[in-house]
Amino acid sequence: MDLGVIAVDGAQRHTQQRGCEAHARGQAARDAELRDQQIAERIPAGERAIHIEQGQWAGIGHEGFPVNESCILPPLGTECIFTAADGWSVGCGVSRVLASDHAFNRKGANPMATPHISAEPGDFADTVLMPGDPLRAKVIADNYLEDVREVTNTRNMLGYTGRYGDTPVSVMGSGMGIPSMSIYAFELYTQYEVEKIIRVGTCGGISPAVKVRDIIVAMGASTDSSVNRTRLDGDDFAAIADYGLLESTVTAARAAGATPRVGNVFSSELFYNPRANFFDTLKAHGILAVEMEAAGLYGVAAETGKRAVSVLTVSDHVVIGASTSADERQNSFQEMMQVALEAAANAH
Ligand SMILES: O=P(O)(O)O[C@H]1O[C@H](CO)[C@@H](O)[C@H]1O
Ligand SMILES: O=c1cc[nH]c(=O)[nH]1
Repeated sequence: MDLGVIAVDGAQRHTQQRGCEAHARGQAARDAELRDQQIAERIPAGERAIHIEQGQWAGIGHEGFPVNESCILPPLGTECIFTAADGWSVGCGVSRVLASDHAFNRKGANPMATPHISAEPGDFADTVLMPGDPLRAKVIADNYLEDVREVTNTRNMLGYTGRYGDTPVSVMGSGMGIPSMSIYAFELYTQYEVEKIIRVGTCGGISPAVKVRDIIVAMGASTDSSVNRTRLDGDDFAAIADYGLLESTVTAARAAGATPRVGNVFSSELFYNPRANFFDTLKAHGILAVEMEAAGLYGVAAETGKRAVSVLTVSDHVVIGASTSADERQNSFQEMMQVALEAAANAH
């Protein structure tokens, strides 16, 4: 679609807010002036940039409009070039983001989408809960969130955004294993301004102190995967949870009457691991449980400067051989979800 450009001076910059409030003074104003200058240099003649603060509506020709099919709310700090909107709603036409040169054109292809996520900018909340199974993501969205909408479905890796109480929360499947989790976590952190990921998964108990249905909070995650060594040029990397998220999760679990086990898990590359004495070795090193994603998630969080924690329910005990019934799995899953959502709402 050919979008005609509204001709305005490229050196002009407007701070737009509902009701058009004045711009901040002092240092903030000087910073803004400098940024204006830098932006102005990048704006083609005849176009205009508008700085949009978080929570503001963007619009042209009228004061503001709600997010709908043909317009979007760009994320915090986005610098946009507004263009006339041939065939769009009156006054609506966010077409380009200077900061990243991504397009914001809902009517055409979505150039902001990543290879694996088809969501628009701003579609994900600050916090994303990630179960391995995308259908579990749908169950969580349907049962625990309000005002839910699907935001991505590429490869059927479903993602949703809604509200838990007053807190915007997203939920999206990670797939199984570190490679899959790493792709989605990286794209969420780097392309969708996601700050916190809470993995909500199942694990197999290893430690004798762990029972089926227990909640485990993975303070650290050992692994046989090479991804974190790759990041550190061959050196060992202690894959750890974000402390604030860990604390919020443990607090939420205790408030729910659970006794969370906090410690080291093992993120295995192989679900069917042929190594002799594999589980015994893990047990001898105090590993609480085995799963397949946490070490990858923590590595991506470290690499991107973001935050992550993994909260897991013990679906079976691989050493003792105990397993849960479908009902028990359902109950412990519900308890874990409550814990993860409360942690998302109260994270500091
Ligand atoms: O229940 P989820 O989150 O998928 O987690 C566990 O279950 C899968 C294996 O069955 C792996 O992804 C493992 O980490
Ligand atoms: O035994 C188990 C159970 C859940 N997830 C795993 O990776 N292993």
